[in-house]
Amino acid sequence: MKSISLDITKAAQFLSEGTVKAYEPAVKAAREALENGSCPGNDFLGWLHLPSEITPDFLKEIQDCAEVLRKNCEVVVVAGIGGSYLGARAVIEALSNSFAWLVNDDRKNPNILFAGNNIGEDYLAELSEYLKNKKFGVINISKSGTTTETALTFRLLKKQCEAQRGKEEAKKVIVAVTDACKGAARAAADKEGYKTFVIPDNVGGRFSVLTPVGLLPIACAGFDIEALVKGAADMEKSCGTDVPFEENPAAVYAAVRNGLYAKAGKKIEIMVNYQPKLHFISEWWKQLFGESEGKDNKGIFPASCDFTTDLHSMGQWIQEGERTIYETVISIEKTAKTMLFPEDEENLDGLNFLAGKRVDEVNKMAELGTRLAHVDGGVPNIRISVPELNEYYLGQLIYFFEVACGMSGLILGVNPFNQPGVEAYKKNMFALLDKPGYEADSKAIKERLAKEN
Ligand SMILES: O=P(O)(O)OC[C@H]1O[C@H](O)[C@H](O)[C@@H](O)[C@@H]1O
Repeated sequence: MKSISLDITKAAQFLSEGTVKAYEPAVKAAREALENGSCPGNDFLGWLHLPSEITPDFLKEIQDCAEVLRKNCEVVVVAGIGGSYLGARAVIEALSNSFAWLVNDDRKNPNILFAGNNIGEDYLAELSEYLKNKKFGVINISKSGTTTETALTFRLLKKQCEAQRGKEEAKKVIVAVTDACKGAARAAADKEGYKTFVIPDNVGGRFSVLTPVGLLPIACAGFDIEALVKGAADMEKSCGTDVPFEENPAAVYAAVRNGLYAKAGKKIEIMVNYQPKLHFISEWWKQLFGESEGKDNKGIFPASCDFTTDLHSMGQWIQEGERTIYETVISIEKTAKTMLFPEDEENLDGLNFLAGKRVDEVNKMAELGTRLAHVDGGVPNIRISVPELNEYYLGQLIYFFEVACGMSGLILGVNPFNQPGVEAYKKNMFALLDKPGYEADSKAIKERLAKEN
């Protein structure tokens, strides 16, 4: 089996010689701290050996549950936000036909929709309208079980599902993925008798895609979760404590990004793809690195672009704007389909020089040309090469980023496994909405607003 591979040559050239290698002791210490559980946030290390610890019986339980939903639903709505949605969406979109959702014929797989990740009234009203004549089910995903966006959406979906199917039938197609004992999602699931899966205490949301949080929706969409986990388990081996620095892709990635940040003033990492299906891989990656590293007034800002699309909007900034950025490109070596450019007698568009060539050849030349241009323009370039887009390599990619993120955050000197800053907006929102228990905050925020206006 092949493996994803990392090329940092076009990034290391922006650092003085030996800089990446000089991170070896720090990377080694970080990797060992993860292994021994001696790092900050050590109560959230359940993801580290998760791939190799997942049993076939557990995967079967997930697949069986997915089968019930697949048989009984035309649409499955996944309610979740942040780590409780991005991983599933990233994998499902990367593996799906881009236009499957438009196809009305006898579909093999239910349509997977995502909600509970915003508070858009129009979005929810339009979703409700769409679901009106559909046989739909719901996977309610929330580690805390109390996240407002998700809880609010779930209440709406539950009521609609019960109204359309009857309470007893609805129970068969509503599944909860949440904490073992606490939270509103757990309380509702226990009371109604929904099928549930537990999110382990020691796996934080953004590291949870290889738990039922990601695996159940991915299995519902018809994808091979066994292969996904196998890919992750193989990458777990490739990034183990016993692997030499240069051969451990996650160690090298963690080292080079810290080098670019600390020694070359590169404060922004742009995750780039050349396949629109990878858009949500970048979204998932942004949460993983953003919540893990952005604290104590430190951290690389994780951004993303979809190329070549965004070369026509962001390309100018990347080529000639402030030189505080570097790019990490996910490059898919082999496409799933083949499409050749046809010859045209009139050649009005002047494109006959491409006749007989694969579309992907043009894409690859765009990629190479962009890489050269951006490097010439002062943008370091890291390249992650993925043999092809399938479950196995996505599993590798996911684990590679997770373990690299853990190491990278520790090298930066932060606790990569908490997210205290996320509470600030929630506290204000609850105070403004007069949530019981927030009386003093409500009074204070209203007085402040009155003064400011
Ligand atoms: O799974 P939940 O508890 O609903 O949390 C969903 C998300 O929202 C929170 O505010 C956190 O910042 C995220 O790390 C988390 O993934």
